[in-house]
Amino acid sequence: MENVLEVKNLVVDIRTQKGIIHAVRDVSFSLRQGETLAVVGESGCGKSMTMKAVMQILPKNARITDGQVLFHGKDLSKYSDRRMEKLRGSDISMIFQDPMTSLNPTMKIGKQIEEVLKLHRKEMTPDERRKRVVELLDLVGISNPETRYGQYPHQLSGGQRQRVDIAMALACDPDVLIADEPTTALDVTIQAQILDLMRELQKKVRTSIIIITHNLGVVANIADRVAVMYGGKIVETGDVRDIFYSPAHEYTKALLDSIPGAGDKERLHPIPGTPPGLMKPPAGCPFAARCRQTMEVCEKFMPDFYDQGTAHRAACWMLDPRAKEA
Ligand SMILES: Nc1ncnc2c1ncn2[C@@H]1O[C@H](COP(=O)(O)OP(=O)(O)OP(=O)(O)O)[C@@H](O)[C@H]1O
Repeated sequence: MENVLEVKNLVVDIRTQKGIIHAVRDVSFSLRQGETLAVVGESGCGKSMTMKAVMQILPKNARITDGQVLFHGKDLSKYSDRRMEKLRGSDISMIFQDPMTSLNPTMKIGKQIEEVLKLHRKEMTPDERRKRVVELLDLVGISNPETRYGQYPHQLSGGQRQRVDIAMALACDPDVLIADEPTTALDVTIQAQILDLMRELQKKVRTSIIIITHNLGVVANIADRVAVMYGGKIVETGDVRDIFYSPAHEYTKALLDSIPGAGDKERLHPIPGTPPGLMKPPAGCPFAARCRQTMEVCEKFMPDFYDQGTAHRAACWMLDPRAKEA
């Protein structure tokens, strides 16, 4: 299957007054046509920075210092700002954590979605645009789309605003939709509804989806593949079943243990400690300081990836055949 997006050895550094934060450290992954990839990991492990680098919307003090972001084989880091502007919102769209910040409170929601079409689909007539907006509102499960078209964001509930945000992102039928924690600002019932919606959309549109979340639990029913990130690195990737039924990295195992209702249902096992600071990231495995199985080598050297199956690999010294002999 064709790779729509391929990120190769991506490195992103952030300059701050105190020093350089190594937010993304040699990250590689690919996204195939029509699949949903979940990027999972605790707060501060580099998920958002990776996606902002893909979209070329890094903050001013951050930059890609190495690696490539290939979209249909073309390196986006070489694109001019203008070319990127054309691509964003049209070929690659992103949904942000809080729809209240991405929607304009002074503009009717229908008009806001039309703006995206005006910008990227210049050939459309006003009538066609209006028709498309009503269609999109309907697609994302907004009832009475004709009426909703003329309403302002504050007249909608949080869940409906999130749906409008998704409609806006899908307006131009993008090849890739990146959803950065689409659920955090919402209550649990709405979270479930939005994830259901994403799942339905998967069937209706041919868009490939990347979901970024700190909650491994929410991706079980929606992701095809999972990339687990920790300390600015991807530490394990695999099909969703591999990750849930035969996790290989100790961090993935710890994340699974911390999901409410998983395994030993009576007790939650939060991961003790906190992720490493990325100003001076550890030389070895970033999880070594919190790992239940740490060996001396873990703290000194970063392990390579060990294949666990066809598309399942993890970077953990425990997987080295020599570890079993010790
Ligand atoms: N604008 C910024 N200036 C300086 N440092 C930043 C900035 N944004 C993020 N960072 C730092 O970069 C690192 C990676 O952050 P990033 O937001 O990518 O993590 P994340 O995994 O997406 O976390 P979250 O789930 O909280 O968004 C963190 O150490 C964070 O503190």
